[in-house]
Amino acid sequence: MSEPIVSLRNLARSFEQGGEVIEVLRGVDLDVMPGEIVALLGPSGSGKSTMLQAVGLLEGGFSGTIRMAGVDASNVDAATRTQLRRDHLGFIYQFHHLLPDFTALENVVIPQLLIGKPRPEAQVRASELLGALGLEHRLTHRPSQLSGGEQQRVAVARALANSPKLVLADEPTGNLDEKTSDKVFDQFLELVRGHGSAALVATHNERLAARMDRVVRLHEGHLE
Ligand SMILES: Nc1ncnc2c1ncn2[C@@H]1O[C@H](COP(=O)(O)OP(=O)(O)OP(=O)(O)O)[C@@H](O)[C@H]1O
Repeated sequence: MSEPIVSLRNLARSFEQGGEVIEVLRGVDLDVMPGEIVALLGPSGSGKSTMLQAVGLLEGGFSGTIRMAGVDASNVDAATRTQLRRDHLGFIYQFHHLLPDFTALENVVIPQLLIGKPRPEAQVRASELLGALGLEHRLTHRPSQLSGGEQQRVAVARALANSPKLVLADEPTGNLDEKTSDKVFDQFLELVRGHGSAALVATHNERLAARMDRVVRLHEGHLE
């Protein structure tokens, strides 16, 4: 049996606000296996985004352990965290976070240049990904010239550009209407499965969750 792409043990996080301590995560255990697509369900405020931030190695302040592709990522320096993120992770947020002054194509090219891929190769890859998402006619558009669904598709292409082992998605279609959300989500699942990437997808949406390989639920700081 292969090892998990990410493994969480006793992950905990609390925040202090106005003298009060809120324990958001109280000892979360989770293994995500290579290629597995896991839905992270939970009501608003249950800690889904907090958990994704931990797995994304974006924030400190957590206790417990996070192993990524066999490496203990819990207490590493910022440079190692950045390296682990670049080597293994792709991110998709509810709002696309695309670079506003760059075209759709460039938004997918840039993350590849950051890991040292030659530009011509990066451009071919970006065109292929955007083409697979039905955006071949939108390559030179800037984000403000795209619809919400198109913007999220560019964000999907960007997240997959470096063929991450794990895609972290926080309500990836949460700002779209139901029909567009279903369509973009289908394309997202197809591409992630086609790449053999694993994914951890935070959502409120039971219908979308049912389309994934496994559903875990955050409840009172624990996973059910
Ligand atoms: N930086 C912070 N400082 C204080 N409290 C925080 C901070 N970040 C998150 N919280 C609190 O932690 C709890 C969990 O927030 P989180 O955003 O992880 O929930 P969520 O499940 O992703 O919610 P939603 O579905 O609404 O996005 C909330 O009560 C929130 O107010």
